[in-house]
Amino acid sequence: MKTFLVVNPRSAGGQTGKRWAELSAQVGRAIGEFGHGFTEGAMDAARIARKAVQDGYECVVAVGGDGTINEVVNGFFLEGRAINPRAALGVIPRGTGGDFRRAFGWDLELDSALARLSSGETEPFDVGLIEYVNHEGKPEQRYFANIASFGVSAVVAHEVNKSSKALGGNLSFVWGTVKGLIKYSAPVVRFRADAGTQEPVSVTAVAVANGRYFGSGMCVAPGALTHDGLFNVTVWSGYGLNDFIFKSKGVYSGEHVTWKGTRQLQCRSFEAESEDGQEVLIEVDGEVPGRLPAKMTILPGAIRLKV
Ligand SMILES: Nc1ncnc2c1ncn2[C@@H]1O[C@H](COP(=O)(O)OP(=O)(O)OP(=O)(O)O)[C@@H](O)[C@H]1O
Repeated sequence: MKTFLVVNPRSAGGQTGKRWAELSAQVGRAIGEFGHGFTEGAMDAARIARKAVQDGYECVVAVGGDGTINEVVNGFFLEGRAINPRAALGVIPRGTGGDFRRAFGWDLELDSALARLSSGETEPFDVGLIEYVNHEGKPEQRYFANIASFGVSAVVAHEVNKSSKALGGNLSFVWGTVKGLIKYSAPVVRFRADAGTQEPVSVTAVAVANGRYFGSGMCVAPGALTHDGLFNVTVWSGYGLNDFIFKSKGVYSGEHVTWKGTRQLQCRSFEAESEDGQEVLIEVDGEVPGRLPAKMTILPGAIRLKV
């Protein structure tokens, strides 16, 4: 498989760039010749990945964290369709959050990633598309690999992204969650799954999930599969700071699905808008690109994934 690596040199605290000579030699020994490009800033990974797919690379590998994976997935698409539906996404995880890789049980070891890249095995991979309103009030869309969410999760992601992540992935999210919950006032959101009826719900957070984890290890959608053609939606209502402090273990383990304030559903499309006029931020694979109203649509098996 002709392989191209999209490398975020700043990932893993800058170690990816600093240790590139060593890393690339190891990659070469495992998979033979490969192309590569370094990212320089926001959405650069999407541009580089898109060019690689257009140039006929059959496997494009994100070398970085969840943000890089998201951008690379965006690069597989042009004008609303996959450039090459047989092209495969590969991942060499180097991030701080690591929520994408957790759904597959992948660790941070380079050897494990190289074993996947050299195996030749791929599986269908569903991609999410979210249409939303950006911070300038303009309609925008973006593909996502893992989870799009709104409510307190987006407030937390916003807090975490503002911080330097100096506390480390997990602690940054715990601290961001505490700060987010203190200032959060639950909006009433009207949502519709597929062609169902619209319902107003008071929202702590809603996760529209392809993968299972967000917030640096919270198992928000334990039943989600990236190849079943469906979103698993988790709706959290009525939770506050006390719940997070006293019951947080259940959020990380997935046990929260049995709690009174958690509701789960499956669908192919999901629409939501603020009912009470509050601004409701959205989070897409860890970034906070805008706010509701939003519509998420699953694109079943739109590309392939190296496993
Ligand atoms: N050369 C660069 N210099 C600075 N920032 C960069 C560069 N290349 C990419 N970026 C930024 O890095 C972000 C992606 O980071 P990435 O996801 O790889 O690592 P992370 O944030 O440590 O991991 P995670 O998202 O898993 O927490 C993107 O928002 C992108 O704008």
